Amino acid sequence: MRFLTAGESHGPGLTIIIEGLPAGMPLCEEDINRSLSLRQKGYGRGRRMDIEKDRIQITAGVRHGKTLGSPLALYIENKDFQHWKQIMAVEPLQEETEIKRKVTKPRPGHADLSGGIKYGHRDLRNVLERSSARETAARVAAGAVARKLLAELGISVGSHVIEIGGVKARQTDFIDPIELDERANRSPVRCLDSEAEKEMINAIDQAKKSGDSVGGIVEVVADGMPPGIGSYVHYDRKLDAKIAGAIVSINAFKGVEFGLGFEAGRRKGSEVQDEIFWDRERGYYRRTNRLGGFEGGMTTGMPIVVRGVMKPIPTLYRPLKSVDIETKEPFNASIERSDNCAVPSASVVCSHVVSWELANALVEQFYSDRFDQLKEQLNVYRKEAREF
Ligand SMILES: Cc1cc2nc3c(=O)[nH]c(=O)nc-3n(C[C@H](O)[C@H](O)[C@H](O)COP(=O)(O)O)c2cc1C
Ligand SMILES: C=C(O[C@@H]1CC(C(=O)O)=C[C@@H](OP(=O)(O)O)[C@H]1O)C(=O)O
Repeated sequence: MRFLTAGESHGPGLTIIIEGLPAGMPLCEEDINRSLSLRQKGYGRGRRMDIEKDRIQITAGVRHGKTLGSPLALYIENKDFQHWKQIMAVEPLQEETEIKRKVTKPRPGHADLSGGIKYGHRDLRNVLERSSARETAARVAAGAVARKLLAELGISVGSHVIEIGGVKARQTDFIDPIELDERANRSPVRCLDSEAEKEMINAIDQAKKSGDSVGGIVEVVADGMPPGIGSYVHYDRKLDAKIAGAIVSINAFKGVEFGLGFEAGRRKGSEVQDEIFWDRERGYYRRTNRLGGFEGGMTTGMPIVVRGVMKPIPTLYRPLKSVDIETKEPFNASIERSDNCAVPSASVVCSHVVSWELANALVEQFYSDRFDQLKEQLNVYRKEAREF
């Protein structure tokens, strides 16, 4: 499968086209809308989220609640476009209006300066409109479709926030990803530890008060993937690598770890590998999951545990130094509105990009023109893996 997204942050809307979905998979707009609305929530979001009410329109690829096997086309309207119609107009503007509205002050931590240099945009709005994390709404829509496919195959994916602004949540023992997600959804910061939740909220408030921002760490957990999904034979077919790439492709994400992650580098080998056991009921299994569900670029059949780190939001009320690209004069970059912390929201994005990679790996590995046949093959494969 593959998907493309298009759309500027303050343009009319976001378009998503997904190709390669099996035919006959149940899908309706509500399956996607729930994910879209979860992504908009979270303590620390700015005023833009009061304007947007993300809803999906499926405009192709589904009929009577089932996928057709044809490309799936999705659309999300940007409500804020109403306020940007002239600035975002497709038709040329009068020259004097154009000059007045040019963005020439690159914001540190954004794509503004490098993107301007790359494409030759002297008006940096041409960069920031597309580099905005508004695009993550489109990625969540594609991920929600993947999540539906996984759910139909008995695979669940959930996420929660484990750190914000240096405040760490107490470690939770493994719980079912659906329950994990439900519990996270009840918290304003998507954190399962109620003590840490209060401190995280406080950290966000304190940062906001001083014109600053905070980042954090999110964890995604997936359960139900059979072993041997992905590949060890080519670097670009390794599923853990694809997941790592998907997480770092989310705006402001700077690192990824699986299982023990960076801690593995501090331990002895015997304290890192997951020993192999077998019994008649379960087949092969592990008593530990330090490697987070991956060996050799393939799933082990254990839950997948992946964490991503998000840097603090770069646009600050406390101005940062930058240089105007027209005058070359220094200035202090200041703002009108911004999120102050988007870690809870980004945890929803993370679970959806991981869902996409898992679903894609299954669709690539098994015959997948027809959803009923994909399901059947997976059941046969699961049985074979148990009896191997
Ligand atoms: C859900 C989400 C919301 C975000 N909101 C903002 C925001 O309001 N203001 C801002 O400056 N950056 C925001 N960011 C981060 C920027 O989009 C990101 O830092 C920027 O595009 C540069 O990309 P990079 O940090 O990956 O290098 C957000 C990121 C995510 C995932
Ligand atoms: C629109 C979304 O996030 C936006 C991401 C973003 C950025 O610079 O990345 C900046 C803000 O947009 P604006 O400049 O319009 O206030 C966020 O609101 C969204 O998540 O849907």
